[in-house]
Amino acid sequence: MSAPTTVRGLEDAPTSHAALLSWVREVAALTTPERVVWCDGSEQEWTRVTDELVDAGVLVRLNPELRPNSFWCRTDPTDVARVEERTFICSVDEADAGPTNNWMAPAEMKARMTALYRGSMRGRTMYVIPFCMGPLTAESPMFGVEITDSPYVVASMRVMTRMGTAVLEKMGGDAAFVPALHSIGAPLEPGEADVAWPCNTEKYISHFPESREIWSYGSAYGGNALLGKKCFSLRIASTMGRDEGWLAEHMLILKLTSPEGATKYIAAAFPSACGKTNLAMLEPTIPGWTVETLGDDIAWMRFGDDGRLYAVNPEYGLFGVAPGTDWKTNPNAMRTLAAGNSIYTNVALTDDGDIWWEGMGEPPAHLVDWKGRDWTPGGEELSSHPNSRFCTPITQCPILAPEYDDPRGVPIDAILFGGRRKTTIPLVSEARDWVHGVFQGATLSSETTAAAVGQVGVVRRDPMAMLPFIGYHAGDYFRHWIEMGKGRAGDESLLPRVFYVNWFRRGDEGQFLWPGFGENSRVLKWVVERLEGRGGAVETPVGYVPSAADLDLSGLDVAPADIEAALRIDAEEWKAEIPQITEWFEKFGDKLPAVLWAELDALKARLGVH
Ligand SMILES: Nc1nc2c(ncn2[C@@H]2O[C@H](COP(=O)(O)OP(=O)(O)OP(=O)(O)O)[C@@H](O)[C@H]2O)c(=O)[nH]1
Ligand SMILES: O=C([O-])CC(=O)C(=O)O
Ligand SMILES: [Mn+2]
Repeated sequence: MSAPTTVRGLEDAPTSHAALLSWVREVAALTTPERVVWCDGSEQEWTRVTDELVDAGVLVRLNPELRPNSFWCRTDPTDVARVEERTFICSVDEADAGPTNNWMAPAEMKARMTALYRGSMRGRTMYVIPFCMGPLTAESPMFGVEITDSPYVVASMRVMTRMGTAVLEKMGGDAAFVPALHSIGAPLEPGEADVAWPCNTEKYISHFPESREIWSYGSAYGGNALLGKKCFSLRIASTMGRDEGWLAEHMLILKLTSPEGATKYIAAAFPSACGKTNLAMLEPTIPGWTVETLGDDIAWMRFGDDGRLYAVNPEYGLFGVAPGTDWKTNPNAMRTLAAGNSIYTNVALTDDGDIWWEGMGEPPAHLVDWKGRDWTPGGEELSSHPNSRFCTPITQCPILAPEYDDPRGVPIDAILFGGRRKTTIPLVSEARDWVHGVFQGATLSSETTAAAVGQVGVVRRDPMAMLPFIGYHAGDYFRHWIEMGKGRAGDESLLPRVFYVNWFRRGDEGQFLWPGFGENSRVLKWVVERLEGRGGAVETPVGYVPSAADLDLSGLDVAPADIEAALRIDAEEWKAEIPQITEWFEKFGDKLPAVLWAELDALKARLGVH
């Protein structure tokens, strides 16, 4: 295909990368934008794009004294979360997508989406965003290029990724990259007025794992549109990890230092809106302990030459759940945001040009809500969408660990799996060994949240918190985890130890039994004590669980009965899980590693179930 010469910006591309140039020309010819802009990632570009978005009414500039260089954004009320029903893994062979993904044949998906992309950028600017997931100084930097017709995506990608000229230069003339095509699917006819949040009711979030391509259409929201995040760093990267012997996981990474100065690195996988950002930025309530942040959502983990598993955060920003974020729950997020340079999507606007959301103390007397309407306290409706988000540079985090930019990553001592369960799952348990840890991860369950479109509060299995993000057959993914445990050095003692946590267990009155947030440092302390061979625990059918006496509860104002209830293993509740786990495992047929069936049998035996 040759590009129409009328497309401005196509002839003076700032790269000689032939494959990139021909892809950009091909997309321009298909989508017929008014002009093409190559993003350089500069401050001036941010200012130009955000100014344009303010002029267009997409962004509102917040009060610079309160929120410097920061913006309020409202989306279309139908475009507020990831769309799992419209997310596809288009592997060549249907069996490779497995029972947990939607599948369509690549040729059929490409034919459908090509028809949708034809002319889809008419009247708009097509932006080319060269980006790199993880440090640019990596031995093999993980390049991507997103083409998008959404300036909101451009501004957000500048926060969330390392992007622009430095990336393009590093790519040189022939580096491999993941092409990530995004269109909101809202062409503008000459003279037609734009709406504040153009998108399309028809949406596709498609992944082509063999050719490592991403095609997204119809949504401009979060994980549907910022294609470096879930699409590249989890779905495509998980298939790369399967092929190359590493792991791409939905995990935060934190550094924990004891009063004695001993340092541990912990990675934790919780489903969307289940506490990763909060744990990653935790302010310990126990004296002398410190937490530093490395990442809040994604970890890429590979073995080092010493046989240990090293984790890198591929992202450069935080795309965090707004509601519930407050000086009391997550002061470090509040400090990060106070530094400015942030975009707030679907929260409420105060009369003095600040933002507000549920959980941020007392509401002001008047707000403009996320739908643009006047809002006063006491009504039925929330001021902010439950999946409203802040998008802010990770470099502004006051407790950012200096190692976050180290391409080698940090050696992981412990992996936590966690979910949001009202019952059954204790505050914390330790796996008996790696395979048991993989079993805990593979059977992880959680109540659904507003982070994805659909019903909220339904318990579903969410293996390793990756259910919507595994880019291939989940049975093969479990096998890959088991294989990884064999380690490079063949020494299990080098592997991270595995723990399973639940901050969300409820009491009879529906109250959270455990206070959570900064108090979770007490659980982390116990984890460290276990790693060091000191912490006490009771061996239960589901793993090693601390008794209340094994946890440091000094100064904690919680009824002892609630602590007991948070730690309790109720055999009847666990017996009720067995048929659900069995049904879950049966989905994977002979792809389910036999050792996981053996783990289930062992659990049944320990529970006395036959
Ligand atoms: N009760 C309780 N709520 C918590 C805790 N940690 C986080 N939350 C709440 O859970 C919600 C989601 O927390 P986040 O830390 O943003 O979750 P996340 O896993 O980073 O979510 P994604 O960004 O969607 O992946 C917020 O409303 C938090 O206030 C906790 O320890 N206890
Ligand atoms: O991807 C998104 O839209 C936001 C996010 O982090 C998640 O849902 O886990
Ligand atoms: Mn998060």
